[in-house]
Formats: sequence, C-alpha cells, structure tokens
Amino acid sequence: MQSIDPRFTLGRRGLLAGGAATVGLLALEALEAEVQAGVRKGRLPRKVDVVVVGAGIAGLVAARRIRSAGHSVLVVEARDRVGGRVLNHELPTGGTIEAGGAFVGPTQDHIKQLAHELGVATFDEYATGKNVYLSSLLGRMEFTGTVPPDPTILLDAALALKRLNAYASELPVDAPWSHPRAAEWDSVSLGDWLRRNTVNSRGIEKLIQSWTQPGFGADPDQISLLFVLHYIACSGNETTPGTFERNSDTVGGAQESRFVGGSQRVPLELARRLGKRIALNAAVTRIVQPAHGRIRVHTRRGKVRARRVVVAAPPKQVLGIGFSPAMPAGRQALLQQVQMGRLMKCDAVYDKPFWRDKGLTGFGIAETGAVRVAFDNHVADTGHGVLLAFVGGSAWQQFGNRSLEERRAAVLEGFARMFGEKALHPIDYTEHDWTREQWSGGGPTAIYPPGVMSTHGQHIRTPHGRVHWAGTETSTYWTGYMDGAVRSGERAAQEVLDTL
Ligand SMILES: Cc1cc2nc3c(=O)[nH]c(=O)nc-3n(C[C@H](O)[C@H](O)[C@H](O)COP(=O)(O)OP(=O)(O)OC[C@H]3O[C@@H](n4cnc5c(N)ncnc54)[C@H](O)[C@@H]3O)c2cc1C
Repeated sequence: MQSIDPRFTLGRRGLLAGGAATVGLLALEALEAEVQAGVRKGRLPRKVDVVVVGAGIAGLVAARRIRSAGHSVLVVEARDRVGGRVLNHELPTGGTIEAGGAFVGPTQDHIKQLAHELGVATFDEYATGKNVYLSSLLGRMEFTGTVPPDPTILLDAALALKRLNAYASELPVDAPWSHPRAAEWDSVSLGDWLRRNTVNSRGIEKLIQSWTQPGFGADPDQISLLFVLHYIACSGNETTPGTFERNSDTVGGAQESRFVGGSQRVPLELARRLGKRIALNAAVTRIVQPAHGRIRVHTRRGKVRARRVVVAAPPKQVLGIGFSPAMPAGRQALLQQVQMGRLMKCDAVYDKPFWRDKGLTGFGIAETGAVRVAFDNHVADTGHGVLLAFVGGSAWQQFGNRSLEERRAAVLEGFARMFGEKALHPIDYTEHDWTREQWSGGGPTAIYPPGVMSTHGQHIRTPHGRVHWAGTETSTYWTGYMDGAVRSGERAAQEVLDTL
C-alpha cells in the first residue's frame, strides 16, 4: 500500500510512543521476522514427496496437511513473502488493516477453524446504526438491511434477488455445468439478465454493481449469470444452502467479522510452523512429468523432484508455467478464458470514527463516483476511525489509472457525500491496487464471462497426471474467498495423500 501524507512517513520505530496499538504492530513485526528467518535459504532440496506451488492460504494449508501426515513437502513461492492475496498493511497512525482479503462470516467454517487453531481471533465488523445510500435520482438516504428503500428499485430488487436465490438453490456446487439450464444461464451476463427481468433495469444494475464491484472486481455485464448463481450457491456450507444475503451482508453475511491483527496472520502463522519447508523468490517456470520417475519442478531457485505436485497459484499464473506434457486443451481454454477481477482498496484514517456519532455504520452504497461501496474498517485500540472504499470493475477503469492525488481526492469526496465534510480531512490515506500485482494479476478472484463455465468449467479440479489443483477458484464452497482457499488446500492434500 502506498501512503501519501508526508506526516506519516515515519519509520515503524518512530511510532513506539503510540501505546497499545503498537504492541500488536511489534508482535506482527516479530512474526514476519520469524517467518523470514525460518524459510529455506540457499539450495533447494533435491527431492521431496510433494512440491506445493504457491504460499497463499491454499498452498500453505495443503503443505501443512501433507506434512502432518508424515510426508516431506516443499512450498515454492514466487514472491518474497507468504499470503498471496492476503496482505496486512500497518498504518503509520497505529494498527493493522488489510490490503487484500479481510472479512469472514457465517458458514466460512474452514477458515474460522484454521484461525482458531492458529490462535488468530476475530472481532465483529462495526454495524451499529444506519447505512447510507446515494441515489442519483433521489439523493441521500439512510437505511437498514440489505436493499436501500428506493421506491424505484425496491420491488424489482426483491423479485430479482428471490429468483437468483431460487435458481442458485438448484445448482450442484461441485458441478454447476451439469444443471439442465446451465447452457441457457451461461449464455447471458448478469447484466443482460437484469435488463430482461426488471422494470427499472438501470437502477437495479447500479445497485447490483455495488455488490459485483467489490465482490468480483467486475460489473454485471462482465460476468455470466451461471457463474453468479454458482457464487451464490457457494455462499454456504454442506448443511446451509448459499444465499445472496449471506454473501452480501455484514451481520449474518460474509462481511461479519475480521481477524485481530489482520488476516495475513493466518498465512504467517502457517508459514512459521512450516519454516524451511517454504522457499520464497522461487517462481515455478516449468513442471515436467516423465512417464517414469519423479516430477521435475523447475523454479527460479533451481530444480526439485517430487512424487506429486499441488499447484495453488491463481488461474492466470498457472498459464505462465510450462507443463510437459501440456495441460489438456479444455483446462488451457478454461484458464485462458477466465479473467481476474480488477479491484483496489482505498482507506482513509481519521482521528475519530466521526460517522458513528451520527448513528451511521460506515457502510455506504453510491450509484456514481469513486466510492461505490464503503465500510467502517476500524482497528482496535487506536481510537482512530478508518473508512474503506472498494474501487472495482468500471469504477476501477474510471479511477484506477488516475494519479494518486486525483484518486485520493475522488475517494475522500465519495466518503464526504456519504458521511459528511469531516471525511475530507483524514490523518492518513493509503491504497492497494491488485491489478498491479504480478503474481495475482488482479482480484479478488477469477471471474467467468458468459460461455466459459458451461463449456470448460468441468476441468477446474481434474488432476493433470500427478499434478493436483488447489486455490480458492477450485473450491466448491466460498470459491473466491479465504474459506474457499482453505477448503481447496485440504481437498488437494487429501487427493495427494490418497496416492502416496
Ligand atoms: C482486494 C481483495 C479483497 C478481498 N476480500 C476478501 C474478503 O474480505 N474475504 C475473503 O474471504 N476473501 C477476500 N479476498 C479473496 C481472498 O484474498 C482470496 O480468495 C484468497 O486469499 C486466495 O488464496 P489462494 O491461496 O487461493 O491464492 P493466492 O492468495 O493468490 O495465493 C497464490 C500464491 O501463488 C503464488 N504464485 C503465483 N504464481 C506462482 C508461480 N509461478 N510459482 C510460485 N508461486 C506462484 C502467488 O505469489 C501467491 O502467493 C479478497 C481479495 C482481494 C485481492
């Protein structure tokens, strides 16, 4: 994340006077230092039982499970850090926020259980008071619940969400392409479907953008209806069917809580335990599976031989790896045709969370501008307030390539329209653009344009010989989320363990 307020270019040590919040900061620094000190230096081992490609949550979870079953494992990671799309940002004003994945909610049992085992606690997202909705037609409104009380869209929205939930409830989460209407639902984008099925389609599209831009880094026209239905179906678990509300809501939904000390503590704690079984700066360039003998994994730090490989890199990054023999054509087509969402997170830090005094939650939706969706992103102990804007999809297209100063002004203006003039005067501003991350290629997840899931979706998890696939995009529940990453790592590890 980059910070542009010159008052906050202090080194971390300059903040020691800051009190309780810096205790957490030091603990985090110590954890990061321990991970960096513990990872493998020098030559890679000649051979291991399993190589895992990628030290995001999925890869680390897979490695942990394989190791605890008594097999040797090496995680090879392209970056100089662990965590992938999960990255903490330490605020110069005190406290830790997340540049990437942050929120967890009900039915995300696997990430919650893992965090519990690792000693990483959660806290509730602030949700006391009213939300704000900025309509270009009706102006500013305050509301509670999921849908703003805009009479021009209320009925349309209620009916559309009911139908989306009903269709999603029919989809098998592990094989959405097998549903009898899969081809039909995959032939249209969510935007097309909304235009055909709502009266005030422009109003509904604007509202739904405030879900798709942070949730997918995309607009309704860019994502297939089948993909969206699958995403909704995935927003649950084996006993609780997924719903739109569980995906979109704060209380009772996927934005219900966050991790104390930031979500990157989860991969850091996993990495601390794996120690020298992780090699950083070791991007995989080529994976060769001979007919007999071990697989050869070529990395920028040398070659390792393995009996099995788990690839836990994002879809587009997998395409950058040379496979011999080549991946099946269907899987290549799938990876070529999915896209990464375009998303950045912009945070403004304030002396106090002034919106709370006005009875506002800090959650806001706007039909226009840089801040289409805002959240209260506070950190404990500091007393400061933090507002978070997701700038994704067409909002990213509009503002992502502007100068930092211009974007900052647009974001603060967006907060001010929602919460008042005080929003124009933060004590710090910081942002992180995931489209500029070489090893993620965007975020928060891969998105399916129309026509891809029904034709190539079935290749998402099928192993390629002795190479197995992990990563949140391969999960059957909470795909696209940290919970999906954990589940995918567990599943891929089990596939491997069944063969060793
Ligand atoms: C802005 C943003 C907000 C988000 N918000 C949330 C949220 O609130 N809640 C939530 O649950 N999820 C959220 N997510 C999504 C969540 O972060 C991801 O689903 C999850 O972290 C993915 O984990 P993963 O292990 O599958 O993949 P990644 O985290 O992408 O890990 C893959 C790893 O593979 C490495 N790699 C890539 N190519 C190679 C190669 N050739 N060789 C070696 N290594 C390679 C990468 O460097 C990376 O470390 C968000 C994501 C973003 C970007």
